[in-house]
Amino acid sequence: MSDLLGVAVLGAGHMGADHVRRLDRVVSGARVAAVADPDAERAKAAVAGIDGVVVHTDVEAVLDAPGVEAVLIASPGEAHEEALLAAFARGLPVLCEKPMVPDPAGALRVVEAEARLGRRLAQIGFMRRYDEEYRQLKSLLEGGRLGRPLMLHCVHRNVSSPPHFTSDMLVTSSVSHEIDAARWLLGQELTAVTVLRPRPSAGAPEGLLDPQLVLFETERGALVDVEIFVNCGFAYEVRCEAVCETGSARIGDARTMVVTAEGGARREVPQDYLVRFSDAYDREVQSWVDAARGGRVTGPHAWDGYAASAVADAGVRALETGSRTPVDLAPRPALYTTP
Ligand SMILES: NC(=O)c1ccc[n+]([C@@H]2O[C@H](COP(=O)([O-])OP(=O)(O)OC[C@H]3O[C@@H](n4cnc5c(N)ncnc54)[C@H](O)[C@@H]3O)[C@@H](O)[C@H]2O)c1
Ligand SMILES: O[C@H]1[C@H](O)[C@@H](O)[C@H](O)[C@@H](O)[C@H]1O
Repeated sequence: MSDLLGVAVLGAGHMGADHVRRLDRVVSGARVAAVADPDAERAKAAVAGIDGVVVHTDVEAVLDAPGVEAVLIASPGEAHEEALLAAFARGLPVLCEKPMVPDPAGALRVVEAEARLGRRLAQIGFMRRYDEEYRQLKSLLEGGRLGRPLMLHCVHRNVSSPPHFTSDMLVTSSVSHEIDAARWLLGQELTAVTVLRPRPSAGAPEGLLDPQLVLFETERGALVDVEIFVNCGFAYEVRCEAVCETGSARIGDARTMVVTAEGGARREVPQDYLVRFSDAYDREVQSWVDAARGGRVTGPHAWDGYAASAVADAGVRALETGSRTPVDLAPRPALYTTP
């Protein structure tokens, strides 16, 4: 392996372009070797000013380009399965944005393909596991000082959703973060989902069921509620409060600048995930690069990606029917340890 890990980035939209910048300017030990996007102009724009990058519109051929040693997948979720299997076929380590594969059957095919290889190649982009506040909460809960966690109350608000966003995607794309965070924080699988839908906000696009209130049950009797509101119009807000037997702990109250002027004080609030989670993305990608250079794969694994998709799929059915919906999880291959 050369000194710098040569990374092919698939998809050069919001996330892909930001990861290209990160690999080029923030993370050590890696370089952008190639970028592929069916939209050639986007791919070219993402690598403007970076020398020696192969630009492709063929997302599979790019994996065979000279110098490609690892793959970062930032294409839309529906394209992830094909890209993951292509990377596995070449033995390339992968960092795949969430949702790993939105359809649980496709997600399971990815798990089974990796299990057949007998070694991990994929890290899934659940970046909250790399956020300092989430890590503090995880270590507090694991330490047991507050007793057994009983409930998580979560808030997830976006200023606006992209034009292609559907009512299902509030669960499959946005709440996939809370699904993973809850499994990880509590160390338990989520076993059933109920989704309530208030009258949609006047600020939501026509037909979009926004906001929604999602309630998860866990295997050892905890509850997790999530308010998801993707067109709130005022801020990017992500909060989580753990209520335990002898105390509670809350994260996400933006430790940002307070500006005092004109007789009032104003707290600056992030407007999007690229600001709120910038440190987490940096740590996530650095950790992936470090592991890949050492021939290892760490972080959220393909089973975590599959479990999130299976839970979200139950959530989509719960949204449709208005009923409590059990989660159907396939048996976990030995390659993957607990959440
Ligand atoms: N971790 C996070 O917080 C976070 C934030 C935003 C997006 N995401 C995820 O990142 C992924 C991309 O989201 P985005 O917001 O950048 O979307 P986007 O629409 O801005 O960009 C997607 C890009 O992929 C390209 N594309 C389409 N089909 C492709 C294919 N088969 N192969 C390669 N590229 C293809 C499109 O032309 C476009 O340029 C999604 O999985 C999304 O859920 C994660
Ligand atoms: O794809 C994005 C991304 O995952 C963000 O982190 C989340 O806040 C958005 O709701 C979602 O649409």
